[in-house]
Amino acid sequence: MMDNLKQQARSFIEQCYHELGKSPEAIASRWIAIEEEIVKTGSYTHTSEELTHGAKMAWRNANKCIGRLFWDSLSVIDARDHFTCEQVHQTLVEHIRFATNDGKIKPTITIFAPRKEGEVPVTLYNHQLIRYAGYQTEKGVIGDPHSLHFTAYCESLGWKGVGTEFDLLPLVIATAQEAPQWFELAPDIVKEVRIRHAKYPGMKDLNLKWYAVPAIADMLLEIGGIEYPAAPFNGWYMGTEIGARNLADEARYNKLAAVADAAGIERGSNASLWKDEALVILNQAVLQSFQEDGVSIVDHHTAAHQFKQFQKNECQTGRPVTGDWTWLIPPVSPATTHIFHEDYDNTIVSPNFHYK
Ligand code: HEM
Ligand SMILES: N/C(=N/c1cccc(CO[C@@H]2CCNC2)c1)c1cccs1
Repeated sequence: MMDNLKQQARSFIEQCYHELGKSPEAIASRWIAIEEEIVKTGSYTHTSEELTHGAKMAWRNANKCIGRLFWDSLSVIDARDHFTCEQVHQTLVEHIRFATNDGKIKPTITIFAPRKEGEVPVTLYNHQLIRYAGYQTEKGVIGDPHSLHFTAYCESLGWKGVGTEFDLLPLVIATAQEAPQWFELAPDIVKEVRIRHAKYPGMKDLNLKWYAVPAIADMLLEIGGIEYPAAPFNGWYMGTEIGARNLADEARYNKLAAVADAAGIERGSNASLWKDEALVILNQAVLQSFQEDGVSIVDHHTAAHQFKQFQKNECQTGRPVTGDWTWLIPPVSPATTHIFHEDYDNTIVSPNFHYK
């Protein structure tokens, strides 16, 4: 066990310090200090520099991520000394404000204290920092069906939603000393975009909207053998995530028929490809609406071009690119991107993000 941590720590420090242009002497003396700390305490503590670069490396190694070109520009917030629910709540609100940046979204990660001797200092129960509730009613589901379970859990803690299709879920936080507590997100810190289409005025009457900042809160960040179970991270959306999945899937908001009707598209036969027409219209609407409101978003063609540039950069730097083809291809027109026509090595390298 100890030796495994030593090996993970050693290979991390070697690669991290090499990338940061540090001297062999610096690497050697840092390694001696780490080895001593592991022998004495069974673990070791990252410097701010190691934490920052390690988090960037984890993004660079995220096989399912098409957005990795910008890995080195990640903003890293070190919150390893925040241990109460109230402190964590304030830090998460600050993360959302900083990352939203009035629409010019900054990819950001906040890193809370690592697991130590099996104890978890901070636990976040949300899948994403910002997400809509889902309610089971006799007339079917209202809101996001993906949130049914978590919404019920929030209600069991005493939270009460209004009952609209787009109720913001509360933050649910627990610490080693405190049981789970819920915190309502003030509506003014959550930027949202109303979905409309320049060519189809009927679209706005569907009253569709989506939040600006996707922020994953339920993954574990591993760096050099140290596990950070609470490390919420955000980027900006690729339009298809909202237009081809969140609002389109039958098991999500299931809006394609409504979009087709609003756009005056006959829903006669499958062969009319009415679903495909509605899908393109909805994805155009998402991109137009975000862009008009000055909120960062990327279309899947541009995202694929950026990923191609990422592959070139990594090749230039002599680092192998790993990737998960099944996730890297976009859900709309995948074969129009280079990704579809390439193979990717899905090896998991460290540092990285993991499901818990
Ligand atoms: C900056 C803009 C970014 C874009 C456009 C982007 C795009 C995406 C997309 C489209 C996915 C697939 C999601 C899905 O199909 O549900 C994804 C997955 C992922 N991204 Fe990125 N990403 C960005 C930034 C980031 C950042 C900042 C991080 C972490 C620091 C990150 C880490 C990941 C990880 C770990 C996954 C896989 C999630 C899972 O396994 O469920 N991405 N990204
Ligand atoms: N644009 C994004 N999209 C996602 C990135 C990672 C995960 C997800 C959501 O994944 C869910 C679990 C599997 N599909 C939906 C979405 C980002 C979120 C945080 C940083 S960038």
